[in-house]
Amino acid sequence: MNPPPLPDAAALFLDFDGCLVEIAHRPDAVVVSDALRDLLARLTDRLGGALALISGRDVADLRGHLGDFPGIIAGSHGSELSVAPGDIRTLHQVPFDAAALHSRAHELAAPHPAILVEEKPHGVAMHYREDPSLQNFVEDAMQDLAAQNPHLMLQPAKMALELRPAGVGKDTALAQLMQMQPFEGRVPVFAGDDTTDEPAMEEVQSRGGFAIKIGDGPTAARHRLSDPAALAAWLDASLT
Ligand SMILES: O=P(O)(O)OC[C@H]1O[C@H](O[C@H]2O[C@H](CO)[C@@H](O)[C@H](O)[C@H]2O)[C@H](O)[C@@H](O)[C@@H]1O
Repeated sequence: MNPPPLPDAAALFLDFDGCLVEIAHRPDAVVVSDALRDLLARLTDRLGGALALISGRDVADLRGHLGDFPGIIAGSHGSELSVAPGDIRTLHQVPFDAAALHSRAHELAAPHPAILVEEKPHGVAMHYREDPSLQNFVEDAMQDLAAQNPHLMLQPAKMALELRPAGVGKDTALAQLMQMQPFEGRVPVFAGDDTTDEPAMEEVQSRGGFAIKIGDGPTAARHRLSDPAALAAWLDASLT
């Protein structure tokens, strides 16, 4: 079902990969158009600042792709929050040795150069998009890594598997934002495309708002749009 118009009093939460931008062959190859930057700026203005990106990417990575985006970002699947460029605070309580985690991930992936190990400050991802036949290998390797890191949880992603802190998520980041100005008291609306987005979809619907699934696949969301272009068109229409 297509979503209703964006309420004037919305608190808008948007996922990034596969939602605002098309999936690319590798994480650093995504394209952020000037039109998207402009759309985010106009939405931020219309909503009195009540727009946040909630991404599986870490904040520094995402800000690097977004140029001068001044708004709020919850990154690393709810593990970190940035209310302005240059400010990043950690939201999880998990003891973390990122260097050791990354090093072990590289060791495990070494037999297959087609696997891309993405080092993240609050986790690690193994991508097998370049060779989908490596899915089982990556799943086994990440299970091994998970067994060695009991405070972390496995997070499925598109052609990738991640390890990230347990106890936080996009839902907890969203709930925290809803206690802050200018989000508090507004109608929460969330759009996302992947399994990491599902808890946030349930969170907004339990708060009287609505969620939009981008693309195919099972979802708790009651609304769906086909792809990032359809989402951009719906958002743009809400500004007219
Ligand atoms: O929550 P998101 O903002 O959607 O981020 C989820 C993960 O997205 C990225 O990986 C995915 O997108 C890549 C670029 O399109 C693609 O190459 C990859 O196959 C996808 O899994 C990102 O690399 C991860 O860190 C994010 O957690």
